[in-house]
Amino acid sequence: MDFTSVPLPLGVFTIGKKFGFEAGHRLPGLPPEHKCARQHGHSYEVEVVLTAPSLQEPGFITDFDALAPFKKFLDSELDHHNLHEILPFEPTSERLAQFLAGWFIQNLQPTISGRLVSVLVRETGSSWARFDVEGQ
Ligand SMILES: Nc1nc2c(c(=O)[nH]1)N=C([C@H](O)[C@H](O)COP(=O)(O)OP(=O)(O)OP(=O)(O)O)CN2
Ligand SMILES: [Zn+2]
Repeated sequence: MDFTSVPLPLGVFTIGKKFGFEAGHRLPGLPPEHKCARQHGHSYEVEVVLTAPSLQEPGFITDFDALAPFKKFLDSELDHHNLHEILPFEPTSERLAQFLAGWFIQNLQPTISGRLVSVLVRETGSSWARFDVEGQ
């Protein structure tokens, strides 16, 4: 079969990459009887999603490897920390996703092609929060 005859549709490209870190937290803003007001820990999963209307050679939005500084940031600053002790906000998944999007936009976005669309933070197998970036 001649695959050169397959039409390439118009559209946008999207990639995602997952990262992980282990951390403890509590949510002191919750009533004391709430289980999450107590100190506990999560194996956090973080997924960043990037989009672009066109590709860079050899056909990437951006090389997954170019996202390594984000992993380095998670490993050096958040991994095996108590999040409520180091972050200037109540460390819910929602606020963490917004914060990580902000760090990515400030520190990594200028050095890569593609635009950050969202950051998803998973605390447990059944719960997650996503921050969708607007206005870039
Ligand atoms: N909207 C949010 N709700 C809750 C958050 C959060 O970040 N955003 N965080 C917590 C706790 O930190 C913790 O993650 C508990 O989550 P939960 O899904 O309740 O965890 P469990 O494993 O205990 O859930 P079960 O499915 O009931 O076993 C709480 N809420
Ligand atoms: Zn928790």
